[in-house]
Amino acid sequence: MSDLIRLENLTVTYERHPAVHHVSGGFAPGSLTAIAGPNGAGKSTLLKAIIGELRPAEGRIDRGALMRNDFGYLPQAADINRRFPISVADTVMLGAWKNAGAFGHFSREDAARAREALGIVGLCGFENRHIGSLSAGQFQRVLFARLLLQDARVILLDEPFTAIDQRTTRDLLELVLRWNKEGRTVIAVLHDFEQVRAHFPETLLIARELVGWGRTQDIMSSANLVKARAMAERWDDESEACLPEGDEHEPAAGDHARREPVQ
Ligand SMILES: Nc1ncnc2c1ncn2[C@@H]1O[C@H](COP(=O)(O)OP(=O)(O)OP(=O)(O)O)[C@@H](O)[C@H]1O
Repeated sequence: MSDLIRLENLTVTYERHPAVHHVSGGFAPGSLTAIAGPNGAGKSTLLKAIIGELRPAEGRIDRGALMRNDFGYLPQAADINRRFPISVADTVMLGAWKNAGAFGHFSREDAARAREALGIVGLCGFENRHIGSLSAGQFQRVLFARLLLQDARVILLDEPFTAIDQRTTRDLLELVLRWNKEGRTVIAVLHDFEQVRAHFPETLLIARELVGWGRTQDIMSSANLVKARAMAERWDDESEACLPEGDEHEPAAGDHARREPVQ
């Protein structure tokens, strides 16, 4: 079966410094893949490139017929501003934005689906709470409810269980597995290797360059993990990407990686 998303010699840079370097491979339709690697290995950068938030400095990402609406993305908690004055219900409803009318109105069906999604993540009765008043675990449940409403074909999760208690992790992991059983393609950045080995059939192990990508039992070997750590220790943060001639990007002041929207 051909890949749903293909990375071809993908390099993503921040001001010419490569965070992801020469990565090639593919995500099969309906696959469940963990992205693992040391801190600073380029895992979040890779997800941002896949959803089109960052543009490749070299190589390409082939998303086939997938459109921006087909991707559901949960950023790292640290990237989300919870001081924005918005209720739990409205946050979940944002998952249905593609159904909203011209003036941003949502249908009754979407409102009902939002309530149902909050029930599924165990947050009935939280509709009117301000998101800033929630615990980290409760807020993560809200974001999962939003993903439920979004009903995306491809779901990208960046450290979805970091700083979350065991019970919440178990509940949300069940949802992830359910999404995959429904045929969705799920890609999750994870730091818990036990969890990766227990639940994720495929792993992409990265240390800016690819260490391995394939069946978890093959990729998460001690030899590969040692190799990833050694590659991380050898990093020179000042080294520049080896971009082909004429393809170099002169960043404007304040510009980090190149950004582009997916179609
Ligand atoms: N906006 C940015 N501007 C400049 N450099 C950045 C930016 N975001 C990330 N980087 C750098 O790119 C490299 C990869 O970062 P990234 O966040 O993708 O790693 P990660 O594997 O997700 O790390 P972690 O496990 O610590 O979350 C790091 O050296 C990081 O400092």
